[in-house]
This record gives sequence, C-alpha cells and structure tokens, in this order.
Amino acid sequence: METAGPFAALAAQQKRAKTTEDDDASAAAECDVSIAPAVANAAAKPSSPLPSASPASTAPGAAPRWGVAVNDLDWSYPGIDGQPVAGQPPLIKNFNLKLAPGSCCLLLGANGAGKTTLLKILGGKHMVPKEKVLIHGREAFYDTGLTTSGQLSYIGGDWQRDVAFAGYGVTLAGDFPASKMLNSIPGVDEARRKKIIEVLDIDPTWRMHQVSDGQRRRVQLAYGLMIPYSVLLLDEITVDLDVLGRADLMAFLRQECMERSVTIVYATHIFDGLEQFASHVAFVAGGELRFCEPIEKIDGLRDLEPGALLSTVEGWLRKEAEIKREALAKKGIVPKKVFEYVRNSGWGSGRTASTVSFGPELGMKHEGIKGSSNAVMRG
Ligand SMILES: Nc1ncnc2c1ncn2[C@@H]1O[C@H](COP(=O)(O)OP(=O)(O)OP(=O)(O)O)[C@@H](O)[C@H]1O
Repeated sequence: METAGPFAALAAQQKRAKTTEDDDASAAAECDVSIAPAVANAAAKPSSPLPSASPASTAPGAAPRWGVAVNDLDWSYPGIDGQPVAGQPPLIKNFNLKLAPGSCCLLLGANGAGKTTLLKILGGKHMVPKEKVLIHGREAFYDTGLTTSGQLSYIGGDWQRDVAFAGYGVTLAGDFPASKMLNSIPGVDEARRKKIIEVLDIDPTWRMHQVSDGQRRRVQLAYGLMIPYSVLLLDEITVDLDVLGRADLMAFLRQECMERSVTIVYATHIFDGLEQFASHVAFVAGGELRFCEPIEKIDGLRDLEPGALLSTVEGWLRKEAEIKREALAKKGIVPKKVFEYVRNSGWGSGRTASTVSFGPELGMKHEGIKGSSNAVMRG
C-alpha cells in the first residue's frame, strides 16, 4: 500500500532505514528508544521526565540491547488443519520493530490492523520462526522461561478460565477474596505488592464473584503487574477503569519505565492523557508497521498537548481508510453497503453450536442454522 499525505515523510524515512543493514543507525529509524530521544522528551515534560536509564550496552559480548526486537516478520494464523492457508498473504507483513529498555510505546491502528496479533506474538503465544521475535535477546515463543519467570508479562483484554463442561471463555468469578489471589503470588516483594494494590485501589476483601467489571479488571491488572517484569505487553487494558484508576495506573507504568527500565508496548484506542505516557508511537495498518517514532518527532504530537493524540490519530486513520478505498477502487472493488451474512472459519474449540459455517456459497439458508449464536451481520 502506498503511503501519502501525513505519512509521506515518515514512510520515506522508514524506507531509507530498510535499505541499510540492521545496524544501530537503521534500528534507530525503526524505533530506537535510545537515550537521546528519551532525554529530549524529558526536557519537554519537566514535571514527568521520561526514562533516564541508559539502554543496554551494545559492546561486543555485552547483554542484548533491545527489550523487544521484531526482525522482518511475516506471519499468518494457520488454517483449521494447523497449516498455513495456501495462497493467503501474511497478516503481519515485513514487520521490523526495535525498542530499547525504558521505552513506553503506544501501538496504534484501526480495528483489525494486527495489534493484538502482534502483542500475542511478542508475548510468545504464537509460534514464529527462530530469531524473528526476541525479548532481551531471547526467543519469545521457544524460551518459556521468559513467561514462567514473569520477566515477560502479557495482559490482554480477557481474563478467563477454562471450566470443564461449561466451555471456554468463562469469566473468572469464584467466591474468594481478592487478597487470596494477590497474596498467592510467590516471590513478590511486600512493598511492591502493597504499592500495586494501592495504585489500583483494590480492597483485598472484595469477593471475586461479586465485583464489578472494573473492579475485576483492577485485580487482573494487579495480578499481571505483581512480578517485576522487564517487558510488559498491554492490550487495551483500561477499558473498564474509571478516570482516576486509569490515570494512576498510567503514572505507575511510566514510573516503571523510568526506574526499572521496563519496556512497555501498549495497544489502545483510548488516548486521553497518553501524550504524557508515551515515549514512542508505533502505527500499524493492514499488518504493516507504518512508522514507529519518538513522540516528540511526530507532527501534531511534538508539543505533547493534551488531546493531541486523539486528533492526530484520527487523521492517520482517515488517511488509511482513504488509501484502502483507493486501492480497492483500483482493483475495481466497491465496498458493499448492504447487510449480508458472513460465514466464519467454522471452528470454535469447546463451544457447542456457537460456530457454524453457512452462507449462500455453501447453499445453506439462514433457517438451517437456528440455534447458532454466531449468525454474524456485517454492514
Ligand atoms: N484466531 C484468528 N484466526 C484468524 N484470523 C484472526 C484471528 N484473530 C484475529 N484474526 C484476524 O487478524 C486480523 C488482525 O486482528 P487483530 O485482533 O490483531 O487486530 P487489532 O488491531 O488488535 O484490532 P482491534 O483494534 O479491533 O482489537 C483481523 O483481520 C482478524 O480478523
């Protein structure tokens, strides 16, 4: 997809970077949270300075520099047989991203752009070829010690558990207090435990089957934040939080970056207050990284004005939608405006009658799938 308008300068910069070897210079253009932009950003925000920790050394034989490194990754969801779907282009395309320790990177893009998929790949939840996705130089998928040690923490939208016979996707709710969960995590420093419970304003006596969605979310977050991770992946985790809870959490996360050189990648559509949180912004469209830049280098964001992120990202999304429409028009495809039934992959493990393949192409009528919960309508 061609880039134009607001993307032109950034796209050109990224293209230049791709033509060079994967040395520090090119990595910097991809998304290098090195000390220079961090300090520059701190200067712009005296009340809440950005990370002052140095990035890991690049000296020969020294510890790997990047907290997160994605190297020329192409990736797709497998088909029902676990194999790549023949003829289907990759969902994640030619993806390169490098973040040094101490970075707070917002991962932005339209619905379906690939943010969750990417975060799950970074979290080691999807298999990728070796060397393609590294967390502090270790293989995200193959090195299970990364997640079992808590060094790599992924907190996603759902907090669910599998319950025998009730199926998958059952919301976590049992009659036990929040304290039972939060005190059961071994090896957590008491001061850290207290701090996190305080930041998230959790009442340890909350019964988990009686809490509200937002209260459950707070406990989920506390649980995921408790072990001192070095890389934290967050997928739209603040949806249920009230304004205060969200502000306190973001301030805590920022402090984690500053004091412990944590690398954070945060995918979200809720932008308020994030100008002061982010050191970098990565924008994804159609599975491709359009750009990843220090926030103060991005037009419209460099002054870190409250509200700037919302209007700037809206502009990017509108531009993307336009580019997409133009590309479709070139192929002679006019997006349908009528409602129609769509069929899904026909596969939903553990669910009874919730996923059924149907549609005119199978010669099946809607009446044939009565009882299915999955008759999806799209406009
Ligand atoms: N399990 C799956 N199997 C096949 N395709 C999937 C699966 N999960 C997601 N996809 C597809 O991958 C694409 C990217 O989805 P993803 O969830 O990563 O997007 P996103 O950027 O996180 O979107 P949103 O902002 O809506 O959360 C979408 O087109 C989606 O339909």
